[in-house]
Amino acid sequence: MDAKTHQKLVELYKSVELLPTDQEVEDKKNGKRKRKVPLQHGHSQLDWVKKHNAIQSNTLYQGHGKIPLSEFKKHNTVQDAWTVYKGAVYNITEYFTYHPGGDTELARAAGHDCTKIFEFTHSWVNFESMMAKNLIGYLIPDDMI
Ligand code: HEM
Repeated sequence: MDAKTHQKLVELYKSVELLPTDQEVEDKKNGKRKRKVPLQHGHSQLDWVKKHNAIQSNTLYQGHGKIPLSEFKKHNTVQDAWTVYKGAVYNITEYFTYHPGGDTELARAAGHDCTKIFEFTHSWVNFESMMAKNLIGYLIPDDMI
């Protein structure tokens, strides 16, 4: 990839990036952590792993996996949630009822690049392995399609 394209992609991810709020940064400094929420029976992390192992991988968006920004941004609700993690786009809709931090927190990721806030909140969680089969493509600018 040439330097210009690289720069364009960096700017693209920034345009949808979600950062922790000042309050969240402050709370973390003071050792204050957000609570986990109670999940429904059968929705533990182990249940997610089992379900994830059993499902088929998502097919890539339109076969090629190149997702223009304007398309990505449409998927910003709990019922239809896409997120970017390290440049890759994942459909996280199915994970909502399994997220230990609750659906309100996870909803913040929908339609955004959640890389930074994800690492800020739980750097020990392995996003790629948990969501491997929900990978649907890679974010690109509208004019690169
Ligand atoms: C905007 C994005 C997200 C936010 C703000 C967020 C927030 C949180 C919060 C507040 C907790 C509970 C506190 C804690 O355990 O320290 C949590 C737990 C957790 N979240 Fe997220 N989350 C996000 C995205 C995700 C995603 C996409 C995944 C899966 C790939 C995920 C997986 C987990 C797991 C596995 C835990 C439990 C951690 C543990 O047991 O130590 N989260 N999240």
